[in-house]
Amino acid sequence: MTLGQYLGAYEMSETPLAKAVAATIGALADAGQQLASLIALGPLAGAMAAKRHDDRFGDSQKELDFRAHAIVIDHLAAAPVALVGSEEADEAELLNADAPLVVAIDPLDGSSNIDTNASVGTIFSIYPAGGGTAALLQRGTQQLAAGVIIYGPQTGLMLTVGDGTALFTLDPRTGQFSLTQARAAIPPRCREYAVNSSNARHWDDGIRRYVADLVKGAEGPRGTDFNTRWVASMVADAFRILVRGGVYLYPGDARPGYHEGRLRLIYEANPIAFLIEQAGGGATDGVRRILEIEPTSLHQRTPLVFGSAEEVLHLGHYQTNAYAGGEESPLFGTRSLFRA
Ligand SMILES: O=P(O)(O)OC[C@H]1O[C@](O)(COP(=O)(O)O)[C@@H](O)[C@@H]1O
Ligand SMILES: [Mg+2]
Ligand SMILES: [Mg+2]
Repeated sequence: MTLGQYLGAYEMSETPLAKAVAATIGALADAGQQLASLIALGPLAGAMAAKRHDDRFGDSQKELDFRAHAIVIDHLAAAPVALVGSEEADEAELLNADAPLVVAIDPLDGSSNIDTNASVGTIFSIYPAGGGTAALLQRGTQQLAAGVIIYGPQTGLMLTVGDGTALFTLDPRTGQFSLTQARAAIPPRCREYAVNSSNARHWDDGIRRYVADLVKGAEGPRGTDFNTRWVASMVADAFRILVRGGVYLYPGDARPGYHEGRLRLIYEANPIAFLIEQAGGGATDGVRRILEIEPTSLHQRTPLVFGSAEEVLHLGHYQTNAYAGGEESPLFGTRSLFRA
């Protein structure tokens, strides 16, 4: 089944807004195809990893970030989209004022990997329009659809319209995204975790104890060995977790600017959380369900934990109940106690 056929079936069974959602997903898939071709050229396309400037958060914008933003905006301008909130623009951009939808987007996630030939991706989220730019500050539970287009050995699309998470693969022979897994199902338990351990000295006590117990493996309180898998590209870690389970965490830490972690609530955490929940997994900030967090600004950050449902819950116990592998530790148990 092609993406077009899948969206056709969705349109017929859903609300009037579904037609607009389907058209917008189609436009994003077209943008993704164009980006996939550009990324596949690698250095032949020029210096895509070249730094354009440092943004307001100290992250640098690469040439490919800039090109990716331009490509998605071009495609969304021809879709029923009123506003776009992008990682690559300080303010929301107005496209078609009376259109029924708004889109939040990270045009290119994992841009530190551009010149290493590792996977990167486009993360998007679609909401109903209304109330001007406030429409971009709806809770994640209000998402109509969310997806990630991943540019790796294969170009893939992880998509949810609120009825499971489907995986598509771009067939370069036909130029079509084809359905390759109708319903991703994340196993509730796992033995793989993804975290940037070089930040361990900056973590709060709950995260430190949680990861320490994973590392103790079969000899520790978990009684089993865990493996680390960290691509440093959330879209690639998310794809792996959708396919075979695992847990990803980017917690808040004590570095300046990282108290709420690195990832952005509106165009990174919410769409990932929707995709993961629709595949049976969990997504929290360590304590709260991501999809229920009330957004306050377009670029706000949030700590993010997602993946196998039982593992995400288990981590939460270290944050809230002072769980320390069976030992109670009231002093270190309260997440807020050790967060700035
Ligand atoms: O380099 P760090 O701090 O470990 O961050 C890696 C994480 O940051 C991200 O690259 C997101 O940041 P960008 O949107 O700037 O690429 C994630 O994809 C990845 O998991
Ligand atoms: Mg990103
Ligand atoms: Mg980005």
